Amino acid sequence: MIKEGIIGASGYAGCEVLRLLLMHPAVEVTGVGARSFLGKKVSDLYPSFYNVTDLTYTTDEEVIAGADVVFAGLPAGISEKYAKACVESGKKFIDLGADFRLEKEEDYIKWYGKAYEDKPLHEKQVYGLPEVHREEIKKASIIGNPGCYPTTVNLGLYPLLKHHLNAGTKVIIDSASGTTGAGKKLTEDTHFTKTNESYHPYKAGNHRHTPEMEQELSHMADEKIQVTFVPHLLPVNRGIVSTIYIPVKENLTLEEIHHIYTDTYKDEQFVRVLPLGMNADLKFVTYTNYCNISLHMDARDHTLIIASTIDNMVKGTAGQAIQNMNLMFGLKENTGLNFVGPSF
Ligand SMILES: NC(=O)C1=CN([C@@H]2O[C@H](COP(=O)(O)OP(=O)(O)OC[C@H]3O[C@@H](n4cnc5c(N)ncnc54)[C@H](OP(=O)(O)O)[C@@H]3O)[C@@H](O)[C@H]2O)C=CC1
Ligand SMILES: CC(=O)N[C@@H](CCC(=O)OP(=O)(O)O)C(=O)O
Repeated sequence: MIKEGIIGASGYAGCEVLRLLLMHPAVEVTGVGARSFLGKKVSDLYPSFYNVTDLTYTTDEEVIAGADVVFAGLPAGISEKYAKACVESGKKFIDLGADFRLEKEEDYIKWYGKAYEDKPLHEKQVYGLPEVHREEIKKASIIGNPGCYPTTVNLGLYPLLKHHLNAGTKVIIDSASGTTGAGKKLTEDTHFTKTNESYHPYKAGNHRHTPEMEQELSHMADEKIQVTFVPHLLPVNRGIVSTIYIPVKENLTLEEIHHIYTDTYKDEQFVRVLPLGMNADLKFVTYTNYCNISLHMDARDHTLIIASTIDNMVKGTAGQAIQNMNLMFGLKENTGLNFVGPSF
């Protein structure tokens, strides 16, 4: 059994990793770390774990000492020292946050307000989107698990950009996320009375996931792709819908593009390109590791419209992290993730 440790395990992302790992047949969770709940059982904080596990929160250092692989559900800016401790003792490190996603330090400084403290450590980082970086992930010691919004956008555009079907380098993206995306801390914006029966954009054109999308999309396209990204807060617990608008070459029909998408993802269990005429809908991906994609066209000016949906806590965080862990340890990629969600 692979020994799994989770730090930041009192937060939503860490808690979701625990929920999924407890159903994984090839691993044992050996430790859960927290800052504010030392000595408390996970089930004291999250009663869904009553009579399921007796795991008790300990320090992050104790968790790392007992594990072969560590998942970190920490706020941005503090993961480096934990990654270093893991790498120096031959352990694998999967960061659910943003500290190992950006290749250019200048982007990290601009969007996260801080320089890298340990630059050589970042030479080891691999961007953990398995459908695009599978072979590098298998050999990696540090994974920067993708952000939830970029997961929808990068999977939604990959077939198009890889085959150079775009007729421009500008992409417009509207996304909507459930409130678990903001973590468990209470904020004015995620207060029930503010979100319930409402819907609003935030950080329009100025969200920190923008450089992560541009980095990966530009690699796929072999040219600089520029993104205008507007996230919105949706009054549901889980799920992201991203609607992506991009002009495509005039000689292409929607049917041809659909064929290229289904062909690109034909061997990918977790990306489902829906039949033409269907709309990607949150309902059919929540509580699963699937990304559903539907394709539409405004034929008047050849604008392709891509709708890409995931559960932000599963394919957008914990499920994707476990998919990466499976690859890193030579397990079948879908181990522990082979489930569908509720249908209604
Ligand atoms: N929620 C989501 O959909 C997604 C989240 N992520 C990323 O995962 C990470 C965790 O997010 P999420 O679980 O939502 O956040 P939460 O706010 O729910 O949890 C944060 C966790 O980090 C711990 N923590 C906070 N500050 C420190 C500190 N200074 N030192 C050590 N531990 C600390 C907290 O411990 P304690 O509570 O004990 O104080 C808690 O366990 C973030 O980087 C987030 O951006 C990534 C993709 C999606
Ligand atoms: C609804 C909501 O607030 N979502 C979060 C999602 C970001 C997130 O989790 O991002 P990282 O993993 O990159 O830190 C946000 O917009 O900040």
